[in-house]
Amino acid sequence: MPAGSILVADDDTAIRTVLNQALSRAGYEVRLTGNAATLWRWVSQGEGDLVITDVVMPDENAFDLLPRIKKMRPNLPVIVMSAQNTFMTAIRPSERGAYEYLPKPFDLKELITIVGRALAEPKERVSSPADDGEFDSIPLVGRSPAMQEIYRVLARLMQTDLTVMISGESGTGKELVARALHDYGRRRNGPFVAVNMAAIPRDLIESELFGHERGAFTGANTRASGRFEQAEGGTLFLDEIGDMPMEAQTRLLRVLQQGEYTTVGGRTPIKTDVRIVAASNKDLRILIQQGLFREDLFFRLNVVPLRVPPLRERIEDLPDLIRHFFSLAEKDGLPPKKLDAQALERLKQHRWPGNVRELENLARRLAALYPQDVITASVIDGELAPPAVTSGSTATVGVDNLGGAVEAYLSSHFSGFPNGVPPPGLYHRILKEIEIPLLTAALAATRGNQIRAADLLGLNRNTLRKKIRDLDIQVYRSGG
Ligand SMILES: Nc1ncnc2c1ncn2[C@@H]1O[C@H](COP(=O)(O)OP(=O)(O)OP(=O)(O)O)[C@@H](O)[C@H]1O
Repeated sequence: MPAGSILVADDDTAIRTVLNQALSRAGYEVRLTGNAATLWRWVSQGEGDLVITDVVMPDENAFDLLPRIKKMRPNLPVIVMSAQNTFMTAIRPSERGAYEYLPKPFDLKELITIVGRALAEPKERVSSPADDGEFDSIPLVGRSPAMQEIYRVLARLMQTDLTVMISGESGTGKELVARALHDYGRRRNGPFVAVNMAAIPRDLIESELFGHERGAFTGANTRASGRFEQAEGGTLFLDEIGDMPMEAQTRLLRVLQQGEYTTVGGRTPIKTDVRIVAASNKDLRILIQQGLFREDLFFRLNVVPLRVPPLRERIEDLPDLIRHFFSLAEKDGLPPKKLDAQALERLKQHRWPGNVRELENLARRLAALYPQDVITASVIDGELAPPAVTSGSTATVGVDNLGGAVEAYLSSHFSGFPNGVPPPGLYHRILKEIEIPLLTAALAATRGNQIRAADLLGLNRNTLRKKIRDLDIQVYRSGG
């Protein structure tokens, strides 16, 4: 008795041969075809326990075929393979009821595992297709293996309400990933509400999130709704969650444990149905060690961890990304732009501390400020030149060298403690000592342009604005 019968459709003979061998060896009965019409005939005749199909076939693509298959046989698991590896090829199969999406080339062992799992699962759990909506927006660009992995996780998460914790440096696209989770998930008809913890004064965060009652604050004479209420039935994106004060963390934990909260100043618990997606560019485990973040909250949030890697770790995405940003600029009425090969090479050599946001801003500047259609390496060199910054002394520190300067500073401060353990409170003191000159330097280098300074620092603009305010940093003004 074979373990099950599998229908394989791919117009590439080599792939059919490989799949045939691997699946037969694993004990399955296999039927092979190179076109959609034959696959459809088999499916409509009730054959096969599982389908493995490529997206592109000579007569019809699998995206068009999938809804028909799922309508006729909702419980037949369909695994979709594709070599295109874009966000859409990953998301669309799940949208249309595919069991799993596999980017080519894939690992045969993994395929066999997925097939086994699909056949073993109770049939009710096999996802059903969502409405037939076409999506024309392509939110996430990039085909690097790292991005493909993200697309696959997103595709799996689409039919769930699981809490997701997105980590990654500033500007890597965490918010965009959170939006994609919402827009392509089953809450897409509900609201998406984003709150950045770093952008709200700490003592107002609780009332911002949970709302407050009349008179809870002197002067405030209204009952204000909180972000939880606004996100009801949808998704609440909590950005820079590491900046959430302890009291607010306790309230959030209660929401995650009990599905209810109270407003500030209120007593009656309010039931809530909100999917939480959190993000952080800090390592929360370090904040836990420092007693700044609740460990129990971390575990509640970290149900599905998703790491968005920095741009320098997926630099192969850069050409797609810059093309995407140039075309967005074109839609805004700016003239079309291209990069010559050397210009592209220069961009690939850059470290991108501000990640995709920095690249996006550069693309906009190039589109807006340079008359020529083709951007050359010398233009890029001018744009990316590390600004020389004069510090208090006569020494000049390029922004690229700041890491070294900070390291030197740290080693001079951390040596000589008994057992190498620094006294309590040192961390904050050092942070302050470093932060003020660092932010001042970045602002001076960009002539007070906070957007560019935030890019240089790899910081969110709102975070920078808040830090400037909190640390009382003097903002450079030309001529002033
Ligand atoms: N893969 C991508 N494809 C297209 N655009 C992207 C991609 N990643 C990021 N972007 C764009 O880059 C900018 C920064 O992304 P986003 O705000 O999502 O980053 P973030 O990680 O949330 O940043 P922060 O931590 O500073 O809040 C946005 O304008 C976003 O649209």
